[in-house]
Formats: sequence, C-alpha cells, structure tokens
Amino acid sequence: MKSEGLLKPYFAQTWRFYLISILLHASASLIFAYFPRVLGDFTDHLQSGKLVTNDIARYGLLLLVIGASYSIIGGFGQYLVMYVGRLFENITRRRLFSHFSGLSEHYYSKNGVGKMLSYFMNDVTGVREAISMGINQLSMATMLLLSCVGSMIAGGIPLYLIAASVMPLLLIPWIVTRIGPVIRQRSRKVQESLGEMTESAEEQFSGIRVTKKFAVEPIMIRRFGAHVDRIRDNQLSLVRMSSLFQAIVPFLGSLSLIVALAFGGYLTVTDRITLGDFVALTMYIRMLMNPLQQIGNVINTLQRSRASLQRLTELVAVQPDIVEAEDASEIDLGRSPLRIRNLTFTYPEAKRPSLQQIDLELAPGMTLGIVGRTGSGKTTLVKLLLRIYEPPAGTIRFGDTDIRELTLESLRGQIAYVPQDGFLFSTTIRDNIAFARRQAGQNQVETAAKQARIYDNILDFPDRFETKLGERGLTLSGGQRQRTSLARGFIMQAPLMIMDDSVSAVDAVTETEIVQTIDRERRGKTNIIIAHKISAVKHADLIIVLEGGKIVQRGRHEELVATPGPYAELHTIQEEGSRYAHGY
Ligand SMILES: Nc1ncnc2c1ncn2[C@@H]1O[C@H](COP(=O)(O)OP(=O)(O)OP(=O)(O)O)[C@@H](O)[C@H]1O
Repeated sequence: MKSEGLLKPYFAQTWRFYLISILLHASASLIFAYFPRVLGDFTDHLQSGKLVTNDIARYGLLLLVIGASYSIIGGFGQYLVMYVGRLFENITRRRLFSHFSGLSEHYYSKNGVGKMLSYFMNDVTGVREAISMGINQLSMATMLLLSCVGSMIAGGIPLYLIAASVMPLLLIPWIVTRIGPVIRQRSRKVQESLGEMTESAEEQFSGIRVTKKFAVEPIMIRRFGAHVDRIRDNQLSLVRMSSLFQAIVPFLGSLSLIVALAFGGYLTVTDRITLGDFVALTMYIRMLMNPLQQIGNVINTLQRSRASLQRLTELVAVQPDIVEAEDASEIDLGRSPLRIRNLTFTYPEAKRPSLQQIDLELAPGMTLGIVGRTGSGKTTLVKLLLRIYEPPAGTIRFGDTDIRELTLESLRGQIAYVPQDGFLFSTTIRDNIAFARRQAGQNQVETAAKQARIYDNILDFPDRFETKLGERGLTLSGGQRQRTSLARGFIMQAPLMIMDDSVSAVDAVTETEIVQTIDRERRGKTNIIIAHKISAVKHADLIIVLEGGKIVQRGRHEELVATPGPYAELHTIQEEGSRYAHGY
C-alpha cells in the first residue's frame, strides 16, 4: 500500500523544517560528542600531575558550554519537528473530515461512526508521533552515534578497540528486524479493538434511552466489558513483546561496556592507550547505549504507526459512490417536470429490488402524496431523488436532464428534505432552523417556525430562538423535534419539498394546520408528502400507493377511496379509528 497519499504533500510543505532540525541535531551531537574527550584530556592532565586550579575551572567552563549549547541547539531542533508534527495532525484531521463529508450514506452504513472516530483520534496521533518524536529521536540518535564514533577515531582510540567494543551494540538492528513485525501486527490488533470499543460506546450512548426503557443495562455492560477485555488482552500481548525488546537493548549495551572494560583495561595497563583514552572510551560506550536504544524505540514507533498510516491512506483513497459528472449542469427544478421512467432499484449488496418499474410524472407546482406500508420503498424513492444512492441512468429526469447530469449542489440545494427524525445539532434552535440558509434573518426564521407550528413552543423556551438544544441544552419532544425540522425545510423555500413522514409525531389538529399551511404557502411549488396517515395526503393532486416497491394504485383521494384496494382499506381503518377516538 502506498503511503504517499498523506505524507508526500506534507513533507513537500515541511521539508525545510526537517532539514533545519536535522542540521541543528547534527551540530548539537557534534558538540556533545566532545564531552568524553574533554574528560579524557582532564584525566591525562590529572595523571601527569600538572593540573592547576585554573585548569579545573577551564575544564569546568568547557563542560558547561558543551552542556548548554547541546541543550539549546538540540532543544530548538526538537521544537521545530514537534511543531511540524502538530501541523500534520491539523492538516490531516481537516483533510479526513472533508473527505468523510464527501462519502456516501452507503459508506457510513457499512462503517460505523466509532471507526471513524478512532481514525481521527488514534491513527492520526500515531502517525504524528512517528513523524515528530520518532524523527526527532532518530536523527538525534544517528547524529550522536556518528559523532561519537568520529570523535573516538579522531581522538586516537585504536579502530580495533572501537570495533570490538561496539560489536554487541550492532546486534540491535538485527533484533529490531526480528521483533518489529510482530510488534506491528500486535499493535494493529490493539488499534482495531480500540476502534471496536469506540464504536460500541458510541452506539450504546446513542441508544441509552432505549436501553433504559427495556432495563437491559446489565447486558449492555457485559457486552461493553467484552470489548474492554479484548483491548486489555491485545495490549498486554503487545506490551510483552515491546518489553522483551526494551530489555534486550540495555543488555547488549552492558555487553559492550564489559568488552570496553576488559579489552580497553588490558590495553591501558600494557600502555598501548592512555588512561584518558580509556576513560573517554567507556564514556563513549555509555553515551552510545542511549541513542541505540532510542533507535530501537523509534523503529517500534515507526512499526506501530505504519499500520495507522496504512489505514489512513486506504481511507483517503476511498472514492465517494456518488460523483458529479464532469460536464454537470444546473437547472431550475421549479420549471422542470419530474419524470420517473421504468425505475427499478436494488441496494448494493441487497438480494431483491426495493423499487420496481416505477413510472411517474409530476408537473411543477403539483403535490404528490405517497402512502404505503413500512418497507414498501417510499424512503428509497426519496433517496434516489436526492441522489444519495445512484439511480440507473435515464430513470429519473427533471425536464430532459438526467439527475445524474446535474451538479449535486444544484440538485440538493433546490430540494428541501424533511425526514421523519430530522437530526438536530447541539446549537441554538435558530441555527437549527436556519441550517441550510445561514444568511436567513430573524424574520424568515420566525416565519418558518410559524409555518411549522413550532413558533408558540419556542416563545415558551427559556431563551426563545437562542435556546440551546441537545446534550447540554433543552430536550425537545418528538413532535417538537419534527416541527423544528419541518421549519428547517420551510425556510429553504425550495422549488421541491419532500416531507418523509414528517408530521407522524404531531397531533391531528396541528397536522391539519400544517397541511393547510403547505397548501397555502407552497402554492405553485412542488411538494412530495410521504405519510402513513391519509389525512396528511388527501389534498394532494396525485396520490400513489406503494407495495413491495411497486406502484399499485394511483389517483386523487376521491377516486382512490371509491376504488376497492389498499388505499380504500387504509382509509376505512383510519376513519373507523378516528370515529372510535371521537366516541361514535
Ligand atoms: N441501505 C439499505 N441497504 C439495503 N436495503 C435497504 C437499505 N435501506 C432500505 N432497504 C430496504 O429497502 C426496502 C424499502 O425500504 P424503505 O426505507 O424505502 O421503506 P419505507 O417505505 O420508507 O419504510 P418506512 O415507512 O418504514 O419508512 C426495505 O425492504 C428495506 O429493508
């Protein structure tokens, strides 16, 4: 899997920062590698017996300068890389979000929200750690390693002594390549189980009201517990491998030190190197252990983040199911009749079609009523009209233009869709109503609220139109939610308004008022009203009855009531129901 998708543009933008940082790291390491040399010289000076108080102060000052320069220069280099690492997080989260927004409903129904959240949180952070902390440590460690070896050679320590002492340390890369893949695979499992947990938590918190009503909390707690246990098991398995790795590295470091001590000590007593060289050598070996261990850690981090990067790259490569045609055009839906011809539609991965051979023509300004049992295909028809799913070519047209040839903005911007359970955001009721018309003035918001018969309720809310809804705000009743979402539809004054069972939760009187408002306020505009209640559609210019995805009846209310069939049956049942309710 290629990972350029995310990293290439990022590095193209930030390589200068990395270059400066690596140069700073290199300078800091060069300076720091001088440290053991100074101590070695000091030892030799001391041993010669010529050391005076002034020299001690000079050596002390030199070490202070080395330490301070290393900290300042290295620290600044580190800051730069950390800074661009955060930039990566920022750029990637924005990019992911805009990519997510373009993906289709089908994608979301296949992939849970929890997974998306996990991409945002864990994976982006995982990659950021690798390209900030990881690169920081790696460059620092490599530079220090090279500087130390360089300084040892320049300081006159024999090459064979350096080679013998450093040998055990060189086993580290070999061990890394053995253990690394296992760590990566285990880390992938941890990330996956984290994603599953987030998904389960998200679903369970969203459904908490249902859970409580059915008193099934213990089952939910048990189910969630199983997810958490899986994370623990996967994490422990990862920690076992990482710990083994972390333990081997210092062990090899100790081996190096032992060789340096034994071999270096022997060369010192046989006068082949000075005591100062010996002191410097042991210090260098000590200094090398840290960077080598860091290199190991970084390789671990890189292995872990490769899995994250792979997931993110796969994600940004997902193409939206619905794409605009290159020469997509815009038309005025208010002037173009809706023509549906021989529309048969099967959901991806479904066995049977949800709509079959639908033929329908709706002139601008007409009101269409759609009734039908649950699962008969009403919402599916709407999803195709909005192009949330792709209808077969040529089956749905506005005038002579196939909806697949329209820009998505032109199509969706001219349709006010009011679903049964319109989602309300945790913001003010005003913002919720003006959702698709951000620039709407207070007057327009109030008019829409009046049309949807929610105005009086809003006046009773604590801050009226500025009342906050949602988690930390007011909770609306089902009927109030529906009417708020209806107001959101009204405010668009769109050429086509689709109400998908959007008055099902309001009382009969309010429903009649809303239906009358639609008739009055939306005269000349096209309306599609989907309802289970005949009272909501009986004024329509045309009513269709769907059954098993087919239109089984069509006509005006009076005609349909007079014709034996599902509509007349539904009418009788509902009439009897209402008579019973009124005590006849
Ligand atoms: N995303 C989907 N993938 C596969 N099948 C689906 C999908 N959405 C709906 N269906 C199926 O398509 C059929 C029609 O569903 P649709 O939602 O259009 O019914 P409906 O008439 O709007 O029902 P209701 O009145 O309950 O809202 C059903 O059998 C349903 O199971």
